[in-house]
Amino acid sequence: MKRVGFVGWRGMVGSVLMERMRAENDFARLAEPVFFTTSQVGQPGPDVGQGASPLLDAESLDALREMDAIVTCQGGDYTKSIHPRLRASGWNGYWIDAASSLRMEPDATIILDPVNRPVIDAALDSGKRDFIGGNCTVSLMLMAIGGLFREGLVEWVSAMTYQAASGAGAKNMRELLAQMGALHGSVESLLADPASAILDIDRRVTETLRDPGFPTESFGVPLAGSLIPWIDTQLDNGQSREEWKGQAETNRILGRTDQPIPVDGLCVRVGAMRCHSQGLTIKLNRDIALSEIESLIASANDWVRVVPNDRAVTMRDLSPAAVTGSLHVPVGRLRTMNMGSRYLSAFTVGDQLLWGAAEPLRRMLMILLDR
Ligand SMILES: NC(=O)C1=CN([C@@H]2O[C@H](COP(=O)(O)OP(=O)(O)OC[C@H]3O[C@@H](n4cnc5c(N)ncnc54)[C@H](OP(=O)(O)O)[C@@H]3O)[C@@H](O)[C@H]2O)C=CC1
Ligand SMILES: N[C@@H](CC(=O)OP(=O)(O)O)C(=O)O
Repeated sequence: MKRVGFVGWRGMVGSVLMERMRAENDFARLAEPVFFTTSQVGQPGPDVGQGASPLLDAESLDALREMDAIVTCQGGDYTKSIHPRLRASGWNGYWIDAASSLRMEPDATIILDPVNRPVIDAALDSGKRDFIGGNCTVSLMLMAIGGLFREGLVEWVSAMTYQAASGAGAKNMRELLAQMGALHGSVESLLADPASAILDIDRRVTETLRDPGFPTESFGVPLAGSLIPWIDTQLDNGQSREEWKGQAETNRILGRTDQPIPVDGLCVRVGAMRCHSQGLTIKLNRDIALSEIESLIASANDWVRVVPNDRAVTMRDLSPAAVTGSLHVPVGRLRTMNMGSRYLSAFTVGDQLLWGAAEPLRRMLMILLDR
């Protein structure tokens, strides 16, 4: 593999990808990294150790066709517009993509190599060329409890999610902070007065949340001081598309074509910045000691961390504030539930821009370079 093209590298997911590739010195392994843009053609690209070259046109099929592999974080519309035409023109390179558009296509493989390396290797051996990052919530759930799936212990999973603003995009992260600022601003003088009444503060916050001037252009409704129990589009069966991805992508990642493991739940947006959290109810298909469950989970990959079910440790280690910016995926609150000995509860937190978006892409590129 000589030329690797990068599209969408300056967006939010793309910037995290660049950061990770720089941190791991990945660019030193690339003979010729080539940077594309949809809006800044000819401007200097990033210097990743070989000087800055002018950015190429990401809409130019001729320029893209020169690449042995293309890594894109540009988004689903770009993928839908470019990928079919590029393939139709006979391009046979590797397409590595963060967007969801191609995930369910017959020729595509969803990549999460600490969980499904055998599926990825089989796809490569059979000549597959499209490798797509999974949905952030699904990838983080599998990084957390992949050991239980690997052991064939899971009958079904219900995931109740607490998803960060970053999943909706950079503008939404800004809007969350603007909302927080507006709420604080509305009661600043009352907060400064220790004698002020908490119900006066609460009343003013509620008025601000409901004020037509409250910044809600991106989310459509308040998120700060509130939550949004719907993520992505509405499906006819009552699920949100984010909820639908739970079962569809989990089974696809695991390479299960028949007898899918049921995965369902409610996906909720909360006021976290870039960590998705999930409360899981896991129905096990046999009785197994909690200590064995913990060791299966902990030994499944290098990033998962079992957090003891202890109040102080949980509060310290199992939150978006503790996990943000880290590749570690802690999972805790592990205990047998009142419903019966085969019902396991778990809570997990993960940075959705790392394992949820950028990390599987760079690792796929390294897998290709290693072959
Ligand atoms: N957000 C997430 O959590 C996840 C996103 N994804 C996928 O990744 C795609 C990209 O998401 P995301 O990174 O959030 O999108 P962004 O909106 O941050 O970036 C997308 C593109 O917008 C262009 N752009 C225009 N103005 C700016 C600016 N001021 N700063 C940076 N870029 C700018 C860039 O393209 P150009 O240089 O060509 O102008 C950039 O590549 C999504 O559509 C989705 O398919 C996948 C998993 C998770
Ligand atoms: N939908 C996710 C983010 C995302 O981009 O997901 P997907 O890659 O499946 O479209 C969220 O809002 O948190």
